Amino acid sequence: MSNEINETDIFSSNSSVLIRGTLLNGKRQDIFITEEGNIGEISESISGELKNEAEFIIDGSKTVASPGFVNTHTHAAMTLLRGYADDMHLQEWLSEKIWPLEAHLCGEDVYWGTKLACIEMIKSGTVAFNDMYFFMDEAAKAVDECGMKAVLSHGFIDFGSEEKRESEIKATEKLFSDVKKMNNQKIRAAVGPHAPYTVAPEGLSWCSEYAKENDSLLHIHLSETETEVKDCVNQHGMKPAKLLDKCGCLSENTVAAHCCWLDDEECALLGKRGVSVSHNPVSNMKLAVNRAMPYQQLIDAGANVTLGTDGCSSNNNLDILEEMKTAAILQKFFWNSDTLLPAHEAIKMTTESGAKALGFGTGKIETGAPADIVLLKTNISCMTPLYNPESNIVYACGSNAVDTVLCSGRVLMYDGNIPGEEEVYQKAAETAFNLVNRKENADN
Ligand SMILES: C[C@H]1O[C@@H](n2cnc3c(N)ncnc32)[C@H](O)[C@@H]1O
Ligand SMILES: [Zn+2]
Repeated sequence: MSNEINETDIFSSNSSVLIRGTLLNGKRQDIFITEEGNIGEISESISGELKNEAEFIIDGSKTVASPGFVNTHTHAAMTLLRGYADDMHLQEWLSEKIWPLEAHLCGEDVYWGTKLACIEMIKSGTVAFNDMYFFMDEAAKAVDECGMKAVLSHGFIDFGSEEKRESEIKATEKLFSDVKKMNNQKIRAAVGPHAPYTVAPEGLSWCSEYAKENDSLLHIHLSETETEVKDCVNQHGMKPAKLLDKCGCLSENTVAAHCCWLDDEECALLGKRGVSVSHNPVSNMKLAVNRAMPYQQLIDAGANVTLGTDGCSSNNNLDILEEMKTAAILQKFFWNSDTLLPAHEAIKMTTESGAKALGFGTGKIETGAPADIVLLKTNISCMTPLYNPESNIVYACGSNAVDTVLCSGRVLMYDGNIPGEEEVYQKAAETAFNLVNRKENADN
């Protein structure tokens, strides 16, 4: 049997793959991946039967292997809004530009926007993400086709209206039933109350109950700005984390994005409840939220700290490598500590901690684990010299260093190529153009 690479076939699912001679934890290793998509064996030289069994052999001799990266906070289809509204104050940006345009979104927009997002995420080595947006059945279809792992939630916003709450409940229930019907182990539904300032306590309580009943994640924005914290104290007599706790929204199944303005007591509460926090440094800096997530306090309190890009309207890309570097340097800069968030911890946030937050395995390359693997080129300037691959990945490399990406054994990108990219760029550009036109026609 020939196991030379044929570029069309390598992207088909359910093939066994042998990666030869990649640098893994400081050693040259072969990695055998089973048809089921799990890591069957890791050793210095795989030969004999397993070698013959492999349908494809990938030459890893000019690569370093990392566990696949996990992006724990996105609004994937917002790729279509990239560059639509920049350089604005957060509340005005949302209420005057983003929400009015989102009011005209349709399912097709979300499908092509999510396809574009998946390509962009795969290009920087992302295998799994946590998404909150609208028309999520279409997002699920896009993710299914791209072969990534995702947790999908409908952005639940009731603004205190009972009628709106009822329709958000229906949308959430529909997403759970749509995802169940897909029967794709890599895609899960979650509950997505947008934030304590857009969802009334009744809505928050419904969300926490529904998440518990369905054993799902609860994905929410928390304490992104100082204004939001002050408003919450004025309206509810307590800070946002306390309010969420009162509504049952803080648990090991919670992923809370941003968390910039948490005080020490709130960090302790999140730690005690075992919450996962998604740090979104690029978005926070662009929207000038004026405080960096208290990384060390959250770690010390026992919270699971992870990394996310947020949407393409506040980032404006989904490059997780760029996000790792920004996290590591923002923490040092803001908290005035040159030892804070070292490269090794930035990688851990983006692999092990991210995988734990979303319930997608251990985020490690080990026998028996799903084969979520990124191969990064070593014959490239940003990997030269290679004293410490983690340092190069976090501080030096851009996504042009990413060569090959596997998600549960399925090859999503090989040698820098993802099948069907060109069509997605064209369709996404068309769809974005039509969306803005629809809004302008309706406004006039
Ligand atoms: C799911 C909802 O979240 C909104 N959204 C996108 N980025 C942010 C942010 N940084 N803060 C709050 N909401 C945001 C989307 O525009 C959508 O309306
Ligand atoms: Zn967000």
